[in-house]
Order: sequence, then C-alpha cells, then structure tokens
Amino acid sequence: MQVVILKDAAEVAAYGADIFTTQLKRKANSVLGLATGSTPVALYQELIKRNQANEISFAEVTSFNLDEYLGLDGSHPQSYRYFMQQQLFDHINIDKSNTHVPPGDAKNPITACGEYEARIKSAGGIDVQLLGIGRNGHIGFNEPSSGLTSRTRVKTLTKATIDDNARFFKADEYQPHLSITMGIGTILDAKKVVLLATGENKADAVVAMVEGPLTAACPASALQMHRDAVIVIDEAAASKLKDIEFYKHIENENQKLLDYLASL
Ligand SMILES: N[C@@H]1[C@@H](O)[C@H](O)[C@@H](COP(=O)(O)O)O[C@@H]1O
Repeated sequence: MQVVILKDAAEVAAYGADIFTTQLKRKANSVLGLATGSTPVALYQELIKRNQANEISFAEVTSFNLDEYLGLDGSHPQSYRYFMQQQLFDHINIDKSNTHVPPGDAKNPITACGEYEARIKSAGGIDVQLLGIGRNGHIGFNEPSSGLTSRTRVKTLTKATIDDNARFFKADEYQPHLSITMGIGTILDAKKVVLLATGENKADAVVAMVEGPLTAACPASALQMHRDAVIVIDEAAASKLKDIEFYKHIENENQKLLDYLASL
C-alpha cells in the first residue's frame, strides 16, 4: 500500500487526476473503474478541465462504475448513472455506449451481476479503479462482513450507509436499501487501485484500512492485499494514523528515487 498524505481535498483531487492523466497518456484505450459519492467530484472536475484543454482524451476509454442503487433507473436523479452523467460523462469526449454502471432497474438483478462481471472481463479488465471509502470502511457498496473475494452481486446496505447517504435524498423520497456492487474480489482484480479520502469523518475508516488487521469487518482493509494500491488522503483523514511520519518519509524517498531514475 502506498499512503500519500496531502494538505487538503484540493491537493488530493489534483494528485488523483494526475494518476488518471498519466494512465490515459500511456494507454488511450484504458479501462477505468469509476466511483460516486462526494469525494471524487473535485477529481472529475479536474479531469473535465484537462479534457476540455485537450490534455487528455476519453475517446477510446471504456468505464465501469462500482455500484448502483437497486430499484432506481438511470434517469432517477439519485441514481449513480445520473450522477456520472452530471458530474463527468456529459462534459468529456467519452462515447456513452462505452460507459457502464450496474443496472439498478435490471429485471433479473442476479443475472445482471454475472453479465456485468463478463463485460469487465471482455473489456480486458480494469486498468485503474477509483475508490472512495464509507465511514464504516465500505468500498463500493461492500459493507462490513462482505466476502473478501466476493464478485459483483446484490448487497443490502447498512443503516449507517443509508443514514450517510440520506443527505442526497429529499425527505419524502424513496431511498433504496439494496444495491448492485462490484465485489471486493472484482475490485482487487484491477491492475491499479486509487482510493481517495478526505476529512476528519473518514479518519477512523482510514486507520482501520491502513493499520488495522485484514478483516471483512473493514472491507477496505482488503486493499492491503493489492499489489498496486495508492491511498491518497488529506491531513484530516490521516489524523488517526500512527505512522504518519513514516508514510511521508517513504514518499520523500520514492521521489528521490524517481528523480534519480529520470536523470539516468
Ligand atoms: N457507494 C458509495 C461509495 O462508493 C463511496 O465511497 C461512499 C463514500 O461517499 P463520500 O465520498 O460521499 O463520503 O459513498 C457511497 O456509499
């Protein structure tokens, strides 16, 4: 796990955008795994800016989102498909037919999960998967107790997650309690994983993910098993980590190594 601690949310977004920029410059037809929630919004704005400045192109990109509410179709303002259109897809040169979000309106959600997995596989697998983290350590909608090798499936949301996400729904609006989410095993199959977390309310989840045991009680701790997981957090989200100075020291040493390699 690479732990990158930055000053604030703006620096986290810029760092995340740099990872995607590097990826797109290296491989124009990248397969990107995308996430919803409030955390990635600033990163998406940065990517939109860079796309509109012709620095990066999404023309050949295929995307797969992590999750969707079961029971909402893509035209529902609280659906994650709608969110992705508003926050990213409508503003970049991506071919909409190459964007995938689990179908919240699937007639048969069980077979839809298998089809989603098959589509990821036939696209060649995910090159870079973006993640946020829930306060209870969930990634995607893999709630605590999720199998660490799970695949895309229907998941029941915890009360904590429903309460956290209630801010996006109107008081009298129906809020789903079920979701379709990539599994932890699906996420771990991505070649690279980038998790962003900002703010003090994520500090407990971050410490459990980075310094806690590998456990289904904190689904994000499964990233300890990934060979290329980058955890990008601000000072507030990092505030409960025991080894902050060590993580910063590693980053300095990594930079020195990169500078040396560039000078060869
Ligand atoms: N399913 C999403 C997760 O993918 C996201 O990481 C989490 C945190 O969201 P936020 O970034 O708004 O804190 O919210 C939702 O539950």
